[in-house]
Amino acid sequence: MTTSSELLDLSPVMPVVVLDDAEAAPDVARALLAGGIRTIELTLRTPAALEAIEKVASQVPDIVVGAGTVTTPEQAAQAADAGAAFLVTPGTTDALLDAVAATRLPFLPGAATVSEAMRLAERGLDTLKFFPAEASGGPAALKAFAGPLPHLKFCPTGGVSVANAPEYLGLSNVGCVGGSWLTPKDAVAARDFATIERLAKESAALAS
Ligand SMILES: O=C(O)C(=O)C[C@H](O)[C@H](O)COP(=O)(O)O
Repeated sequence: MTTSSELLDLSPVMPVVVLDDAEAAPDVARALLAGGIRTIELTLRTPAALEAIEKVASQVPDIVVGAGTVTTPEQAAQAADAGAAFLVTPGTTDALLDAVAATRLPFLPGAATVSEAMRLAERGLDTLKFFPAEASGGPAALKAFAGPLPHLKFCPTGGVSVANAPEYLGLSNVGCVGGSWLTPKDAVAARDFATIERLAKESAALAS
């Protein structure tokens, strides 16, 4: 996997995962893989996240592990050092863009408006995260983006579920959707990997 656009082609759903315990990370990744999902975005929302990325990168080589919720230049560098294969940000600033570019990793920068998307396109970025998707107009908004900006591809995230994912996945400018529903907090806490695998299987079967 070398480009952001190839990243979107790996699975119809990018699981957005929050882990409090890095020890659980490899088993969560294996459950997703067993369900047919080939990417995992581990969010830098918890102190365990960097160690979780390290563990998945070294112990589960068949899944492509990235870092999500990258909001500072320091986090971009730390995630790359931990072994992240791609980076995802909820929004973008110039400092963050420079730091991410320095890692040379595939990157999904967050954008919620046409102007934000155009600004990123000016920087050579054509594969973006649409966040927060549902709150920013949902599929109707993204469909409208495709008129003036047909060359941009999106991974809508934020309020996406197995129920509304097909509506996004049917759009010409959507490569995959992102969501936290594959790894519910209680299932992760209970080490209920069977539930995670079942949700992954259901998500992997969505047509992209
Ligand atoms: O953490 C980040 O970097 C974000 O941008 C937010 C996450 O992508 C969403 O919180 C996932 O949304 P849900 O699937 O609705 O839970």
